[in-house]
Amino acid sequence: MLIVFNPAAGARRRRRLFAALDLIRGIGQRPEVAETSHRGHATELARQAAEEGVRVVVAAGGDGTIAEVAAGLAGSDTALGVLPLGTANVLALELGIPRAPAQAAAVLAMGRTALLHPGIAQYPDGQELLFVQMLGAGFDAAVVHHLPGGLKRAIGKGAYVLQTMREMPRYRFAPIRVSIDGRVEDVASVIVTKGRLYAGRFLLAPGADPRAEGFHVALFREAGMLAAMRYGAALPLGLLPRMRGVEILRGGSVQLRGEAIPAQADGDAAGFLPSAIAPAPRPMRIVLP
Ligand SMILES: Nc1ncnc2c1ncn2[C@@H]1O[C@H](COP(=O)(O)OP(=O)(O)OP(=O)(O)O)[C@@H](O)[C@H]1O
Repeated sequence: MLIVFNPAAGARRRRRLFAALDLIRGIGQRPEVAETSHRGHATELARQAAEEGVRVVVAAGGDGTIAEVAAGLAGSDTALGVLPLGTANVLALELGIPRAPAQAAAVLAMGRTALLHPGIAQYPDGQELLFVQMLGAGFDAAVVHHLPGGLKRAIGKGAYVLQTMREMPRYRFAPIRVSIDGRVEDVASVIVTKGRLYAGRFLLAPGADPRAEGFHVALFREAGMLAAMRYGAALPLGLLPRMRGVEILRGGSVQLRGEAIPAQADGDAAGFLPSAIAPAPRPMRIVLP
């Protein structure tokens, strides 16, 4: 087992990593630990471990680190493990992976796996980006693009709330053209999701499951600050999927087009549209409770 640790959020994360390591070592396993030193590093480390035939590579970090490790493991037989040390940890919440380090470590030690079906976003320059949870374009991606890293480290999840407030009056809400298996929709924002949760434990797409094939596509038809405020208020109440102007469709391949529209994947900035989203060529294994 290799544990890929993102130290970016500081000492608290490291303590939680050590707590997990204590348990894993306590039952006689000797995992290696590799620390990431830059963005994308987790993918390189995971790819190398998969080539060497390592059985499980654990992403010790948040959803961004999980996506990077998953990208490195794609196409291999190495399973993805998760030690949730991030800010929101949406995938861990989604799949019932415990946040407490000792409990998460116990899950890893058990080694029970399930199939995970990631998505891949393709850009016109040939770049491909794998995501395990979601790809959003429009307002929520603008929030992610402009989120100051320091603010997130200082106040955690509150940074997203603050940045959302800042973004509301200035985001342009330029139209996005979404094609879902050929059906065309023009919307203000869109989230192509594998999972049912968003921004923590808030309901976005009832019935979605990263262990299932296909995507749920949440369309936000209404533009402007008032609509963004309504959607933002509905999210923590679990009412977002039922709001006026919100529609959730299912599909297997999704194309997103628009002028200078930002995108985010698994909570990290993911360039600008256009982007074509399809299932990863092969599902992968993930260690689950
Ligand atoms: N050493 C590093 N220095 C700076 N950034 C890093 C480093 N290692 C990894 N990163 C980047 O930090 C990003 C965010 O990390 P991660 O997802 O683990 O935490 P998070 O954003 O706090 O959690 P969540 O996504 O659950 O909110 C990753 O996508 C990764 O690219």
